[in-house]
Amino acid sequence: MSTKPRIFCPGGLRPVAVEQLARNDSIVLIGPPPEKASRAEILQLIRENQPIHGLVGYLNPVNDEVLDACGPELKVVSTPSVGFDHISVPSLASRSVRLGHSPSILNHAVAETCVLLVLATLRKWNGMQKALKSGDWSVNHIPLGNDLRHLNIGIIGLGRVGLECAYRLAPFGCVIRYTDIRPVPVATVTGQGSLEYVPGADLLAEKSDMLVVACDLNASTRGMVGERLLRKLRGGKGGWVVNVGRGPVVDQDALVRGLKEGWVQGAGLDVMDPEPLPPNHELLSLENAVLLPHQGTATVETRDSMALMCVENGIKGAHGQLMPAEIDMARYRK
Ligand SMILES: O=CC(=O)O
Repeated sequence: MSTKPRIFCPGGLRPVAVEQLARNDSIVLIGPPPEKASRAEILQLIRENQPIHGLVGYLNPVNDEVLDACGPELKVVSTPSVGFDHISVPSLASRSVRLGHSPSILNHAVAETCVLLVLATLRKWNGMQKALKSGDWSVNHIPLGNDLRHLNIGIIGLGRVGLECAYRLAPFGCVIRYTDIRPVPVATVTGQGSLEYVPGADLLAEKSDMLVVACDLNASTRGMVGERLLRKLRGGKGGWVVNVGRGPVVDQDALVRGLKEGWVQGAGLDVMDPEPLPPNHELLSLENAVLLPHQGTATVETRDSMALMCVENGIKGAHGQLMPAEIDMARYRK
């Protein structure tokens, strides 16, 4: 039996990364494109190819069922995403399976998506499209938006992505504040003004016209942006929310109520709950909600870089070497 590690790569990974994977010193098994096989079929294929030492690519969720299918020799799971809330980390930890992800290289792409959503939300993108398509361009038919200049923006989570959002929004002339577990050691943003730390999301909402959610999903951020916070925005006159973090950080039912009743003026969401959002979901029918299908990183350059980092992590992990971006599993072990 060969001593080369066996890597299973679910279909759908960017071709440049699959080529890279094929060049490494492992036995590589490429799964069918995700739209061509059911999860049960993919799991069966994995089982038939045991032992698997590396699971490299995107599969959602990665839980005990997947880990069992890979078999007891699994050494590494590597995902082409920064987030790993689709992966059962305690299950990996209890089996001493390492986890790689793809942080940092996507920050600018998500921050660009944030700017897109901020502007589209403020300028009432859906209403504009409706007027455009109706052929009635008369003044009374076109919805007026709001200036981004001078807007008070509160960023929830000044991590790698949040900071890049701040860098890009500050030059528009907005006032940027943020909250996080603790102040982040950055004082100014591109010389456009200070970046003020505010202790706690409640106080941040009081000082903000718009909240930008850029944090990850964990027990303390789940549902953090609910009705109480949303009602505080813009001095109670109906503010805006943009979410490029994770859907469940925002209480979506409260947001929908706010958008319908007017105590939230508009929302720009790249992430929702659940995903994919069912096509008949109420959010999709609201003119004041600008929605994207969780594609903040969807550029050729960024997706290629993420996939290459995923492969690099997977190869290194399968060979028992140092991985470029490994999650510290110590805090997940029981
Ligand atoms: O949401 C995107 C990611 O986690 O990479």
